[in-house]
Amino acid sequence: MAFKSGVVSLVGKPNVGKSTLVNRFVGEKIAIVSDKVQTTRNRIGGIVTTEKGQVIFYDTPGIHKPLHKLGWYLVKIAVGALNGSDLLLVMVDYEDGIKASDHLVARHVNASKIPVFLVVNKIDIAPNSTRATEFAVKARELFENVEKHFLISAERGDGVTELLDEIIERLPEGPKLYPEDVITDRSSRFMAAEIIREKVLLLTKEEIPHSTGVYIHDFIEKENGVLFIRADIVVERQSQKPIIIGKHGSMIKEIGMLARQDMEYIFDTKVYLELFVKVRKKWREKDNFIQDFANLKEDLE
Ligand SMILES: Nc1nc2c(ncn2[C@@H]2O[C@H](COP(=O)(O)OP(=O)(O)OP(=O)(O)O)[C@@H](O)[C@H]2O)c(=O)[nH]1
Repeated sequence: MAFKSGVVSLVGKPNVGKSTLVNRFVGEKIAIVSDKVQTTRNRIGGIVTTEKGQVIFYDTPGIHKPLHKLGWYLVKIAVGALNGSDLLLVMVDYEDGIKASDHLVARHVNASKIPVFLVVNKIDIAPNSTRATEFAVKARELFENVEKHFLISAERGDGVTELLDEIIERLPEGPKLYPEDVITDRSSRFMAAEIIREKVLLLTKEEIPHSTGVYIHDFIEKENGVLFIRADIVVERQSQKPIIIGKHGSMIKEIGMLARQDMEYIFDTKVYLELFVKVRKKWREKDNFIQDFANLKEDLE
């Protein structure tokens, strides 16, 4: 059978499980996952290659009503990502139900006219498959171009292999666009920044909001193979700085340690990580800061 290839965008409201699903598909941790909304700021190309085909996944930031300027950029990227996709995986959340935010997603998806696979995620919460199917039928009414629906649990992996098979089947015939061992087209620098930001969100819980940005100053591969990374964690308020530093530096040490462990695993080399905390008032309102600190540069070009 002919080899298939194409671009598939994941769309859905914040927190529906898009990053978790891309990570499942790719089998390695590339998109960051947290239980806070709007974790994913960039389009992340996760690339899956099988014998039958190659899929380039775009994990878009959740579509939502923008509350501030950064929010506006996020929606712009999410909507922009739809164009140029061969297929959309539109995700809805069994646990959260159908909300106004799903209607907003539907508006963008329906306007795009791109074929849709509807994915009902978090069915591990459903009491039985009948209830999950009923939910899928209700959700289908929102979207115009649904070809099929799937019931999955991205977290447990239920239904994910079948979904991947059907996605590849649905793609047009085409060549391998990337070598097999490439799992993401994102720069390592970007991944380093996202890993650090993930640890900040993970360890500081609700105290540090999404206003946190990470800026990578140095990303240098030394002759002995050690990767030297120097980065700033950027917060908006002076009061947030001591939270990130922690008592006697305990918090930033922990952030650095966990981030370093993930980086060493992903980059497969020893990492030396230096972290600093900077306060930049209202950086989210200033375009140049947004591009630097939210690592959005490539998406806005
Ligand atoms: N019970 C359950 N929880 C899940 C499942 N998939 C994802 N989650 C949880 O849902 C939350 C959000 O997951 P993410 O993958 O970060 O969601 P996202 O859609 O990428 O979120 P944004 O980047 O904010 O748009 C996390 O706490 C996940 O652990 C699932 O199949 N079942």
